[in-house]
Amino acid sequence: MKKIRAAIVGYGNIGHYVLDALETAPDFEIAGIVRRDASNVPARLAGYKVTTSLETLEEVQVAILCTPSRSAQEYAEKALALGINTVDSFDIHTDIVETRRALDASARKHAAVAVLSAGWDPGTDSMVRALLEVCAPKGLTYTNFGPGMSMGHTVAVKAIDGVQAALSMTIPTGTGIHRRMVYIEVKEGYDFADVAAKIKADPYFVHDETHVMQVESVDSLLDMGHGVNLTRKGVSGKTPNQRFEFNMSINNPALTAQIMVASARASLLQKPGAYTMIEIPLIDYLYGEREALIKRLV
Ligand SMILES: NC(=O)C1=CN([C@@H]2O[C@H](COP(=O)(O)OP(=O)(O)OC[C@H]3O[C@@H](n4cnc5c(N)ncnc54)[C@H](OP(=O)(O)O)[C@@H]3O)[C@@H](O)[C@H]2O)C=CC1
Ligand SMILES: N[C@@H](CCCC(=O)C(=O)O)C(=O)O
Repeated sequence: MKKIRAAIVGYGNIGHYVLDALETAPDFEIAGIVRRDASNVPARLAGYKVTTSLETLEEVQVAILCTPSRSAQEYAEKALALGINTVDSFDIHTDIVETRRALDASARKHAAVAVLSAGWDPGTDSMVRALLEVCAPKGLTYTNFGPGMSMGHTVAVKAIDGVQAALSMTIPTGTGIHRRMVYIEVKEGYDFADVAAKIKADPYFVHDETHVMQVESVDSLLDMGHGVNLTRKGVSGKTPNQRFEFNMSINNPALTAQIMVASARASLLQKPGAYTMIEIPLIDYLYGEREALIKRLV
């Protein structure tokens, strides 16, 4: 079997777990890891090519973008221009349609495939929300996260001037509403109140109740567990009060990484263009022979 050659772009939390997931997948091999600085290679990456540019890696078919959501499009455009498929977990929900449109144009131009927003939310939760609308087209879905660590919110805080280290916890308050509890270490010479005001004004936080706390050590608080309770109550045909519930309690980066690897596999089976997870046949994410999967799962 010819294996799929994948590159990991960005070696942070998600990048670490993508490495685990690729090493475990029977149908992948790792072409290399792309980092902003390739001079200091950690022991875990010994044996892999670590570089600062995708161009220097051989025969990459898909780049798994483990960079901050805010730079996902930029990294995707660069890879697509090389004819390399991309997978990202872009989680700025309000910008997904626009980003998909832009990546679709780039992907078609370079005969490549971009799978965007391929994490657990957006991502597999989006697939569950879609599935529940298949079951009950009329009704209400509530997505309640956590309590747990939001990687996207934490990354957004880390990028704010004056923040040394950060943790953003998502606290569900019911009916899809969340409180943000943000713990930060402040860099020397910065005023906590100024930094806290910048965090609260960031689009990731501006619509939610947000509390920012200064702490001695973010590391002593870190736990990458998260989860979701997703409910729908709706109507099938003319019959009301159909109730559905989906729950999970997970390690956030490990799950996100596994979903990205499955999406990388699926990207190889799509026509050029950009896709969110709900647009791709479910069977394309799975490793295995088609009829064997149908026999086991249908
Ligand atoms: N859709 C979903 O369900 C989920 C989405 N996510 C998304 O994944 C993203 C990454 O999360 P996480 O792995 O925790 O983030 P990290 O900060 O741990 O890692 C990001 C890595 O990207 C690289 N990088 C490239 N450009 C930049 C830049 N401008 N600033 C900082 N780092 C950069 C760095 O790697 P290097 O030093 O090697 O260059 C860095 O370590 C989040 O922004 C989040 O939105 C996360 C979880 C779930
Ligand atoms: N995109 C999230 C995963 C979904 C949970 C979430 O959106 C949140 O905690 O706000 C993340 O980056 O961790």
